[in-house]
Amino acid sequence: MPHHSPSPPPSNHRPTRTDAAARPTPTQLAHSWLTRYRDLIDDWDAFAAALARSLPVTLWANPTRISIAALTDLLTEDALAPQPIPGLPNALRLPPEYRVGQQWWYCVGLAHAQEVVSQLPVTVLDLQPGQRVLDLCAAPGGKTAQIAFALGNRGTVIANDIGYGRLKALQGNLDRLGVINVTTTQSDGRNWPTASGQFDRVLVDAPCSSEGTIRRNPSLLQRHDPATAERFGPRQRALLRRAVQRCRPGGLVLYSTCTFAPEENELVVADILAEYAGQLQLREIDFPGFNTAPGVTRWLGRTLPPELARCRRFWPHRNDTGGFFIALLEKDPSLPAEPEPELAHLADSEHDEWLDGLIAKYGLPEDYWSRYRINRQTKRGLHLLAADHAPPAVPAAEGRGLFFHRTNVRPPKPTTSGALVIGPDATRFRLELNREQRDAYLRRELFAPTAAQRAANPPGQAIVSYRGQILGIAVLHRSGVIESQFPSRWSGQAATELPA
Ligand SMILES: C[S@@+](CC[C@H](N)C(=O)[O-])C[C@H]1O[C@@H](n2cnc3c(N)ncnc32)[C@H](O)[C@@H]1O
Repeated sequence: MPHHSPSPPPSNHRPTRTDAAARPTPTQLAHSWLTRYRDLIDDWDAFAAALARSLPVTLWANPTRISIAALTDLLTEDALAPQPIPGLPNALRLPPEYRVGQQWWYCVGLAHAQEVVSQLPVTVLDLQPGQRVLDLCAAPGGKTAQIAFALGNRGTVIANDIGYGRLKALQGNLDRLGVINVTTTQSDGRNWPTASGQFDRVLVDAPCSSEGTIRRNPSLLQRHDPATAERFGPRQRALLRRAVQRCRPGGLVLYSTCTFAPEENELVVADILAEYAGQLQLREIDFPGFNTAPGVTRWLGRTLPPELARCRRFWPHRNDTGGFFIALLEKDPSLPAEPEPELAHLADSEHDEWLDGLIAKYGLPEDYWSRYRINRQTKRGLHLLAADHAPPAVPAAEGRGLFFHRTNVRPPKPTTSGALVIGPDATRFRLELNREQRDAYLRRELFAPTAAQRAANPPGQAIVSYRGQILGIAVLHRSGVIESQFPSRWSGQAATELPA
């Protein structure tokens, strides 16, 4: 039985961790370590004013679930005024302090919150279905999800991170969004194995001193020591070097950070370019709709090659964002390619009766499972993978695809992320909820069906929806109550609390 949660119904406006009183004043900024960047910043006053403002909330629509127009309508009905973002046609801007993680449409994966500048790297990766992509520092997975959807939720993406807890957060995001073409690995990207083969695209969204996130974390102003920037350099070089090695000839490596420090940006890129002289080229990149600055070519007495200006810097005041840095490297297409790697042997499910059972119960099309690969990774149940997902044998996977059907319970039941994927194709045992029922469902409370719902739905497990959007699984009991099976960790969760 679900517990009765004491939490209030989902509300729209709540204070965030970043309380306005903690925001830096222009005087504090003028006496802070940030002045080391004074010569790089075209308009210091505008820069200081931007850092003193809270950051707008931005999100993108899940292309497998909702159009941007429908998401805009939905938010507008919630009395918000979502604003389009020039240059990001699938994204919207919302007022600062808005807690998206607690909204019903967020909890069921219709959208993902991600800072504007964090959304940009993936837009210049020129992603096409069929490419093999490695995201070397992936958690909590905003960019992994963007990549996965840019590939049509098919094919092979490897999302790696060194942190186990952060990888769990990434998996939570991928589950909520319905991503099925990702294998996750937990490994030190500096030693990423050669035997994994070469990738068409490698993303290094590097661990960094995070100076550009100061609008979200104003305490950085006091806590941060600019010497940290020096300390990150060796790790960043090692990650970027590994990424270049694992990129196929003619492929692209994208290096990004959310920091201002040239020590973590242009200086890292310049050293790797020098190491691979003649084999790597910095690409010109363009972000239509955004006011960017060129990469720095002189810093603390060091002069860098002029092509470093092809890197792009995002200063907070220019586009009302956080700070960010992006460099795109192309590997010489005339270099010899490595042989194809050995692929992982995936133990496909031998338990087709469960799949037939789901077709029969929910009225799915007869050939429904042919579009997927069904894989048993644990005794608990079955995972859903893109039919053409083909990860390498090494490194060992932490997880693959989406845990969608729990078979170690009686009766077996789809997980919430499973219901969100198969629900739109279900023709039976579908229960459409009203607004009050929706809120009770997400709070995991017991609630009553309407007379019409009771008349139309036999008792048992059902896939529930609101306004046609799948919410998850519930049980309609003979006694006349509906029991929510919405997971507590999804209820009002804000997986986006981790830096994206
Ligand atoms: C800026 S965050 C990545 C954000 C992520 N790309 C996203 O869009 O959600 C950097 C990540 O690098 C990971 N990391 C740090 N050192 C690493 C290493 N040696 N190998 C792999 N990942 C590492 C951190 O755990 C952290 O999750």
